[in-house]
Amino acid sequence: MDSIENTNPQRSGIKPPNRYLGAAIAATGLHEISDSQTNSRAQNPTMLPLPPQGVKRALPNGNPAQLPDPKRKTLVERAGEPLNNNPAVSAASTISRVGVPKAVSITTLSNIKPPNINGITRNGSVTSTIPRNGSTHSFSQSVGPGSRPPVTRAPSSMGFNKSTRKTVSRTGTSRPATAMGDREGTGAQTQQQQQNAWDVDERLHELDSQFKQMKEVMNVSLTDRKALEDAVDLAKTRVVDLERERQQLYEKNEQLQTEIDDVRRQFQALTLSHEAQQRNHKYELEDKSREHRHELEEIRREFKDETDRLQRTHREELEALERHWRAELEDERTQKAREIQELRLRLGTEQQDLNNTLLSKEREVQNMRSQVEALQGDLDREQTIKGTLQQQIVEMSATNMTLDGRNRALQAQIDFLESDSQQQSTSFAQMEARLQDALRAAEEARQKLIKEETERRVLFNKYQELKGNIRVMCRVRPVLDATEGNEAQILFPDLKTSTQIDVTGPEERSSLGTISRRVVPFEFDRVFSPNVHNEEVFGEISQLVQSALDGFNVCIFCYGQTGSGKTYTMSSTDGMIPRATHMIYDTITKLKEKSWTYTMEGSFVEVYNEDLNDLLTPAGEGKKKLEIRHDDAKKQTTVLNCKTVALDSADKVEMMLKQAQNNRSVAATKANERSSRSHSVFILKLVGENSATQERCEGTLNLVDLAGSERLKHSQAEGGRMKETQNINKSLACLGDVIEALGRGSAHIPYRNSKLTHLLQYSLGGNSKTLMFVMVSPLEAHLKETLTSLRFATKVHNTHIGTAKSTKKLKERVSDA
Ligand SMILES: Nc1ncnc2c1ncn2[C@@H]1O[C@H](COP(=O)(O)OP(=O)(O)OP(=O)(O)O)[C@@H](O)[C@H]1O
Repeated sequence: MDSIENTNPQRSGIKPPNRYLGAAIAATGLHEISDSQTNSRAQNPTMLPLPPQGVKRALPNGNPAQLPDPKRKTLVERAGEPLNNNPAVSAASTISRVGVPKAVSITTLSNIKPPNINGITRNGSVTSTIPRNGSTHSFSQSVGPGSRPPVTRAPSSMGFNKSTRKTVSRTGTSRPATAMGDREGTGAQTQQQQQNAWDVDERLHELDSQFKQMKEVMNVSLTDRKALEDAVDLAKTRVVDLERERQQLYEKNEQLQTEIDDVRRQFQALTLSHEAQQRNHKYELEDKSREHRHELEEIRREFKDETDRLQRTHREELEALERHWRAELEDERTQKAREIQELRLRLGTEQQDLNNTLLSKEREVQNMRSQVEALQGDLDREQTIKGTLQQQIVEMSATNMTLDGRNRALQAQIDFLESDSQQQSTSFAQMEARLQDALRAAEEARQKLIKEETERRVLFNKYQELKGNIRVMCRVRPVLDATEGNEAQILFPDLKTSTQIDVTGPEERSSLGTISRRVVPFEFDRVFSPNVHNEEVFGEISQLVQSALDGFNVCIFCYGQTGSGKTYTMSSTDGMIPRATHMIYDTITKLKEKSWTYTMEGSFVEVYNEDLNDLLTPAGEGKKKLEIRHDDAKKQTTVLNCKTVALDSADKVEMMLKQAQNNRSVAATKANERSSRSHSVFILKLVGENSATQERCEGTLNLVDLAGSERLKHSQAEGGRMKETQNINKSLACLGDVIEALGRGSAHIPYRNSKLTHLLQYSLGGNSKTLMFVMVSPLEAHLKETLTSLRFATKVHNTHIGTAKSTKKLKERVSDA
């Protein structure tokens, strides 16, 4: 045990045994193992070398040999226990102190349990490997192979016996110190010992058997020792393996450390080379920068020289040019001054001429005005006469009736008188004379009435002509509901005469960025605000219907964009067409009294895509192509193959309107779902004959509902719709051209440029009367179309056919947006 501690005290970590532990180990024979270990280490120095420095560092507490095995600790702890508590050690101690054991002592020893001897396992820990074999084994373990051989003990025993005997003989009371003796120590014991002392043979025999037992124990102990040695060898092998592994790990660690050092060295080398490269680059860059600076300086110098040179050249050129242009400018100024002088002179002369013309025109206007006033006076007079005559007619009619009554009475009297006397014959003759007078007076009155009617017609026509043969009226429809959109700003400033309309145009941005809206004023023969009903509108056109009855050709148009109210004005149940026919029926009935009988025929045609369609012939009835025929002598137009309906009752007109409405081409566009894409013309022919005067008159009333006048771009029409729109726009433009040509008094009127104007040839211009309704939508969204329509209507309004008409120039105002 000492040898283990001396060889490697650090590795064992076991405290040095006290003297009791040394004795105990000696008793168990472990010292021999220690010796053998020492020897084998001496023979094999690699067996348990001191750990290398690296490994030492890696292990806990810096002691690589420290074994944390709990069993090893147990051994150490047990080894450190005071031997007084350990029966085996105590026994061994007793033996070593006493020397030769006495028989009693051996017996006692055999009863003592051996200490728990631990072996060393493969992993280096110490474990108990010794099998126990009852108390005998305990004894052998306690004694161990290191104790003196039993052979030598026999004589000792014998000697002991002898000495015992001697002691007994000397003291008589003394005896060997045994446990049993210690326990009993009584007089009976002493007596028994004295008896045994005399029985030597038995005693010897007993000792012999004890010796044999001890020998057996020794043998068993030797076997155990062998097993222990094997275990130790195994442990040693394991330790060697472990040591080798540790060595390998250590070497690997060393190798890794070397590699790390190599990598570190390489890294340092790389860093150094990189720094060197950086330094080189820096120097190179500095060199290049210097070079560039030099080059830049040179270029700058060159550029400055070149700029100075160019500037000098340019300055010289500029001065030369300036001199040249100054000279030219001077020449031109002189020339222009001369021209201005000449122009001023010419302007003065022209102004003089114009002033003269203006004066003559003013004189003409003055004359015209006085003519108009004279005519107005005539008309007033005639109207008074007409009133008087009408009064007279009424009176005459009453007289007539009275005369009729009287006549009947006289006839009765005649009958009476004929049957009676001479007196009766006389009174009959008187009455006859009076009757003749009355009849003569009645005839005179009738003749006067007819004459008056003829005069009225002439005066009425004159009156119509004074109003103008082309009249333009404007009608603004109301907003139908809130969903239609914002209402435009439309004002009716002239409430007295209702002839003006002011439309606030869309927002306009000036070049300075200010936004403003222009108020555009228009003036027409009559302006109808949204709250005016069809009845009032008809009141204005009824005179034209009368003209048609009087034998004139009359044309009433409705012009305007889709949805502005054309159809509503013209063909709705209380529109112009039904009202006109009703008025005609009423008038015809009245005129019968004046010997006038009338026939009335109606037809309804449509101009669609420059084709003429009969609206009174249903689609399935094989329509024939319509042809326009003009009678230049009568100034009448006939449409061949067109159905004509004799209008002898008011119901027929309504039926006709319905039929025409169904046959009319109506298609949808994005501007209005129910948009009329064609012009419809209601033609009413009126032929009157006076049986009294044998007069005959033939007039035509054309009521035209034009197609929507909206621009092509706005209506967003496509394909077929686009063609329709183009044709509509073309025919409306032709209508404008015809009216303009009539206004100019042009020799050629382009009636034939469109189907519509061709059809209405005798109702436009000449002796005919034209009324155009320009229909206006009240919506802000339709403002542009509204302005376009009103401008077109203004052009028509400024056209004078037949009679002179004063025109006013209206000024536009600007209002803030
Ligand atoms: N003065 C009015 N009072 C009340 N409603 C009106 C008036 N004018 C037009 N309307 C209504 O406005 C709508 C459009 O009118 P209308 O169909 O007559 O327009 P339009 O110009 O003839 O259109 P299009 O010719 O394209 O068919 C209709 O519903 C009509 O009843």
